[in-house]
Amino acid sequence: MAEPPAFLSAQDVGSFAYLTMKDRAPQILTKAIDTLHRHKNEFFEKHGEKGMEAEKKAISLLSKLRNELQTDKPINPLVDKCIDTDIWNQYLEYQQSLLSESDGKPSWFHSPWLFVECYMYRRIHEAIIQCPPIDDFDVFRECKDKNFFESQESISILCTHLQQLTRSIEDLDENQLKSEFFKLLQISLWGNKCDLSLSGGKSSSQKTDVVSSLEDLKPFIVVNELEHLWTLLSRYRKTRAKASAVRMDIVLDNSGFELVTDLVLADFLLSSKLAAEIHFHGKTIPWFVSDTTLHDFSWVIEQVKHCGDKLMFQCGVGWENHVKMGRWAYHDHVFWTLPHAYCSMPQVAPDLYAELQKSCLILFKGDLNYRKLTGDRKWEFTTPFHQALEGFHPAPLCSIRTLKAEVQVGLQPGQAEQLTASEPNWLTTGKYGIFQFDSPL
Ligand SMILES: O=P(O)(O)OC[C@H]1O[C@](O)(CO)[C@@H](O)[C@@H]1O
Ligand SMILES: [Mn+2]
Repeated sequence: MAEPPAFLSAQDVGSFAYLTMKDRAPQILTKAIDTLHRHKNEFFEKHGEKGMEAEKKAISLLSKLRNELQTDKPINPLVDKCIDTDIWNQYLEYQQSLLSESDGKPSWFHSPWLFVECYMYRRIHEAIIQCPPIDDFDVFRECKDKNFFESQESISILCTHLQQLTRSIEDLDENQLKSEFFKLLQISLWGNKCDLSLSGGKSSSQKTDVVSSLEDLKPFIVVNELEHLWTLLSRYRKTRAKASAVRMDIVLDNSGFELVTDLVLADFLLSSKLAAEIHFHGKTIPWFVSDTTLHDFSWVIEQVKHCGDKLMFQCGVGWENHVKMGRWAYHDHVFWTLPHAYCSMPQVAPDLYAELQKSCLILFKGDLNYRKLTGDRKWEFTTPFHQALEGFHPAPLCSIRTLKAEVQVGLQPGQAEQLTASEPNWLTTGKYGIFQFDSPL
């Protein structure tokens, strides 16, 4: 077998990876520092002088981190004592081992982009947890909450759509059910436009009615393998005995509007009896600005319930019930916030891999998941998705992602060239999307 291609890296001047590390990453750190600063009074009210000192220390650690990044310093081992600290430091040693002696140490602009970008978020976490009593402060919470409130109108439209659909679900024939399923999947896809790390933490909420825009957005789906999902699920549905045992997993991405689109889809999967249980996978620590943590997951459900809108209230109550009754289960695992590509999961997190093997279908939401599925490598655009997964085949899976990084596989010959000709930045603006399916052979 030929060696897989090189990793994307900020070493490639002018690449999206380079621009992210040069411009967006420092901006995100500056914003985190500013957020801490603005909460100074709150820390004082809650914790007195100790809160103020902690704020100062956190700011100085984050400023130091920003300086290391901007001056391309070597990547330092983590100094905290969390369950993943050793794994991170071993990974850093592994990166070191890939370099020859004359290369020196792995540094911000001379290491795989996936590694250094993940490392930055892990270092933000390290900075905060070193600063009790404010060690549980999520520097990104404010942005996530803001995204939810600014998208409230769209969320209300979505909830209304879901409630109407649920009421008529028993009357839908096979084709109608399929068409509704595809609609909700597309809503969940376009919900992925709203992440906050691409915009450097600036507002990126959903303000238009995505339900009625779906037809107009269809030409922007560059890989559409939704038919495979339907074939798989309708097969389960027909073999009745199995239907009650259909488990689906959603590896979540962003909180706020995107999370609501995922919950709406998950609700439909149950009410349509396409699935009997949904397992969500979120992050254990604040991650890539807008990613969902357990707190965000519960918060969003609670907010939907208390928005003052009757149909949203019904959705919120229904979702709370799914959780209570175990039809929805939220899991988090430290693996999702490690820098490893998913092909390493069987070795690094065998328990998680075994868990995913129980699934009938795993949906991977978002761009970062795609980068980890494909190892964030410079694959040819026509490389088969199955090959780029490099052995990661726990169960049938589908990536649902808008394109925000220079990695894409499984395209038709000539397709990438055509896209480049019509829109040079098609890989990174989030305007295009994919549904890319893979099944174990
Ligand atoms: O929320 P998503 O869809 O995973 O996107 C996060 C994205 O952030 C970026 O890293 C930019 O910082 C993208 O390239 C990327 O993968
Ligand atoms: Mn994200």
